[in-house]
Amino acid sequence: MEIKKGLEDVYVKETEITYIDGELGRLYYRGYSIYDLAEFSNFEEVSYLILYGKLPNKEELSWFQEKLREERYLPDFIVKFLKEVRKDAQPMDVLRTAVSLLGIEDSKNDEPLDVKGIKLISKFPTIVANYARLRKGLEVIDPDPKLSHAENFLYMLYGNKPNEIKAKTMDVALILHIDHEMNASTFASLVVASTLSDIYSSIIAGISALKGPLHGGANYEALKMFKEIGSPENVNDYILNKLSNKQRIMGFGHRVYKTYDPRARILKQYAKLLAEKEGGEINTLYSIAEKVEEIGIKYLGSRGIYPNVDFFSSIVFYALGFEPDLFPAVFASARVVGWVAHIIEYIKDNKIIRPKAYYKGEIGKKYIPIDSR
Ligand SMILES: CC(=O)SCCNC(=O)CCNC(=O)[C@H](O)C(C)(C)COP(=O)(O)OP(=O)(O)OC[C@H]1O[C@@H](n2cnc3c(N)ncnc32)[C@H](O)[C@@H]1OP(=O)(O)O
Ligand SMILES: O=C([O-])CC(=O)C(=O)O
Repeated sequence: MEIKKGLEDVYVKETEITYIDGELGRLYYRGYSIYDLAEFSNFEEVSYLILYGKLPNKEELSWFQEKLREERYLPDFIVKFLKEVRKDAQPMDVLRTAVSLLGIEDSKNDEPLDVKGIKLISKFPTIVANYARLRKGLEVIDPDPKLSHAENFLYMLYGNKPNEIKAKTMDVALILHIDHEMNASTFASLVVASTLSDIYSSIIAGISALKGPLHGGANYEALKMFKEIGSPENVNDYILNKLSNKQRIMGFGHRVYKTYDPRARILKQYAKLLAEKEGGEINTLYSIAEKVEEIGIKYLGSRGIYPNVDFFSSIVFYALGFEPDLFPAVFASARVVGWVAHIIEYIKDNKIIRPKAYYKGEIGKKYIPIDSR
């Protein structure tokens, strides 16, 4: 009996959403190279592309932008929850619970999945930014309908419109996190969707899986590691020590990429740009990250272990003003697009996901009453 541990290399569905070439380090959304989308497009357009399968024309894009803008607001009971929940909660737990509350409120609503999806895509940043402020005792900032999705996310976080570089960096970072084929969180959301449960429950499964440090939680771990290292001179000893103790370098390694993750290449450029502009701590952390990249590739590259998306996104998110424990929730705010698109694609030709477990225990044991055991 061959068991594919971790379902490695097992195909669970056909898709027209995302293609990854893990040997050459290439990534395509609906056939378009991630490099072109990051350079020329924007979050709204790429989200439309992922959800509806084609680049929007002007009318379609303005309809989509308008829908997203309208849905940015949170119902009062969610804001109340964000105010009352403990201030030291993990942001991913807060996001998961807020989505659950939204699901209860929406449970009688039979709108199509894409419409419900748009609501979620739009509300995720508001939940994250509101909690980020409320836990510090600050007032929430209402969304600004004049701003793009990426600009508005940063605006709700710190109260002023981000400059052009930060706005573009945020936009690119969101695009790069939108989808990644059959990753653990997307699969988790499909398992739930395949039972014909509701979209909120499916998305909560995605959030729950993304939270883990082997998946979307690795960006937070990577930044903690850079801080712990403290200075580029300490990198070599730190990495050698980790590897000799069989510990992992967070932000390195990937199930599909056996070479450099293309998203890490793009994010590195933005991390460098922000480090140069911001200086200080960001610059130090960037120098440490560059050194970890060099030493990590020296020891792990021959085994196909390279920086992944979470490596430089950690510096980018930090430079954009997010506290480290918020990073996975920022990631989720983009990945929700992919979850929704995969759910819609899967449900069209649904089959409940129910693999098997190979039984290794004994059978036919004689039941012994408790007094005789
Ligand atoms: C958005 C994302 O989810 S991207 C991934 C984010 N996760 C991380 O950055 C966490 C660190 N990386 C990892 O743990 C892994 O590379 C994963 C989880 C991403 C992929 O895991 P898998 O494909 O199952 O590979 P697996 O865990 O079997 O590792 C294969 C070998 O490479 C080693 N390895 C993998 N990643 C690393 C790493 N980051 N540092 C050191 N060694 C590593 C493993 O120890 C293992 O060695 P062994 O064969 O001697 O036991
Ligand atoms: O694809 C994966 O296994 C992990 C993931 O979500 C990503 O890299 O964005």
